[in-house]
Amino acid sequence: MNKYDVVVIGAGAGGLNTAFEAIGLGKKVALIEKNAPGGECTWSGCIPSKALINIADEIHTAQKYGTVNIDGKEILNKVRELVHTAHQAEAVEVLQEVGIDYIKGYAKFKDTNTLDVEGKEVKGDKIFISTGTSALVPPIKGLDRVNYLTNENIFLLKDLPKSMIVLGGGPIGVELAQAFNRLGVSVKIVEMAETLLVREEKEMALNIQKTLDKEGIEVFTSAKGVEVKEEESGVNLIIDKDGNTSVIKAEKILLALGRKPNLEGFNLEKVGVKYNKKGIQVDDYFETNIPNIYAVGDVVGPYLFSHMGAVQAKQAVKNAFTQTKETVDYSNTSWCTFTHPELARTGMTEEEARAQFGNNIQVFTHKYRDVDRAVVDQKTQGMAKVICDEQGYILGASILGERACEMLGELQIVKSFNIPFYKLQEVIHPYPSYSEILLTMSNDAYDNRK
Ligand SMILES: Cc1cc2nc3c(=O)[nH]c(=O)nc-3n(C[C@H](O)[C@H](O)[C@H](O)COP(=O)(O)OP(=O)(O)OC[C@H]3O[C@@H](n4cnc5c(N)ncnc54)[C@H](O)[C@@H]3O)c2cc1C
Ligand SMILES: NC(=O)c1ccc[n+]([C@@H]2O[C@H](COP(=O)([O-])OP(=O)(O)OC[C@H]3O[C@@H](n4cnc5c(N)ncnc54)[C@H](O)[C@@H]3O)[C@@H](O)[C@H]2O)c1
Repeated sequence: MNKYDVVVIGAGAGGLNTAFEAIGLGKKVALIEKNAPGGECTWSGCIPSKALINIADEIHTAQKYGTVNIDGKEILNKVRELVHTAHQAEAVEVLQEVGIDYIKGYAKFKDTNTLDVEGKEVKGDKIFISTGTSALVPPIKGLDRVNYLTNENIFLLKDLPKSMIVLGGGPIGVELAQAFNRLGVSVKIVEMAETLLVREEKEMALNIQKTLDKEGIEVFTSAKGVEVKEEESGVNLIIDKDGNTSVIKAEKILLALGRKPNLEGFNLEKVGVKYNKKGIQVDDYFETNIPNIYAVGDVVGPYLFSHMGAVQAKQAVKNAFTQTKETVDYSNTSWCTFTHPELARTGMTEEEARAQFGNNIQVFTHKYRDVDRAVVDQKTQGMAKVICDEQGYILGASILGERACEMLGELQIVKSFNIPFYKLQEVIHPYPSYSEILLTMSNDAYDNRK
């Protein structure tokens, strides 16, 4: 029998970071994973999607200057090659080198300190669950008889389809719809909410929607996919828009309808770990209702991002083994949707800030078209918005445009360390750079300070 200080279930972003943190504290660690290490991010999420998006962007730019021959097979092979390259950083040998015992297999609880991994017993003083999520497949009529795509099989395609319906206009749907369309796939996107990317600043989500429309994607909003049928020629989706139904067709359909936590099959009930349909319930320090069983990452939520899994893992391990009792400040959560233009976000939207603070907020905006760097780069689409409280501290910010994701980092420092936004204008920024956008808004905040 193998006995460890820490046993981790799942080697995705949450589990890997948990294992590395615990090794850093000198603990004896086992990491159990049914597949290769890396989880969704490496194999069917961030990495393949960003690889595809970047290739699609390069092709889109090149097409401004001439005709480009698109070889779907080669592009998809390249994406898989890049996935394997990224995977090297978390390969089994790398884990073993730092002292993590990697155990390949499916883990099931036997009791609160013991797991069964396909017949082998593994014991841990503390157990960390990080089993992630799977694509949500709702009970849409006919779906069970259709060969649909999800993030789990789309990157395994041998060639690009001619056409594709993307059902769901959240980040997965929108990022992949744009990338596939830029690679020559004729894409239709169906979203039941009023806009795509419904959680984002409305004007920015609409700006992206307009871009997709201009690039040739048929966007159906306030339209619910209600029935699917597969024929020899492809898939028919029946959509319901304001009570009127119509049919749209394509060779393939991609489901991007949200996620479902992986809670079943490993005896959570047997050991009494509490969960609900959103995921495993933990306290502020990531401990479940069962002492010494912790959970982190997507299976906990509330934000399903690789970087959030990493942040939670760090806190959970520190809380479990040191006197520290720290929790994650979710008001500083940031993310980026990798459309073109990119949409980066931290904290509240203007609407959320107004709902909480009424008119006692300050809103600063600046357009990319008024920035020299954007003008010379011909990247003038987009804007940034920073929302501050009355004292000038950032409540939230969104940036839509070139390099938005990298620029958000600067605002994240100011926000996370509680520095008033107007202080940023004291920092020397190089010219010509996109960060002039932040500098200009900070100057406005300085003029507006109380
Ligand atoms: C298309 C797409 C694009 C995305 N893009 C981004 C992005 O750009 N940026 C970002 O931050 N996030 C992105 N995400 C989200 C990101 O992938 C997830 O937040 C992240 O991978 C979650 O990590 P995790 O460790 O919680 O779960 P997972 O990565 O899902 O890992 C869970 C692991 O547990 C294993 N497992 C489950 N049950 C058991 C068991 N009983 N025994 C053994 N092993 C088990 C699974 O095999 C899996 O490897 C994207 C997601 C998708 C689908
Ligand atoms: N760049 C990134 O960081 C990134 C990229 C992709 C995914 N992710 C993570 O993955 C998570 C899941 O993304 P997602 O896009 O699958 O989920 P989501 O929940 O954000 O979006 C799903 C969308 O599908 C719509 N929908 C549901 N049923 C429908 C129906 N029958 N017809 C039409 N529309 C319907 C919903 O209204 C919703 O807008 C995200 O919350 C995010 O955390 C992150």
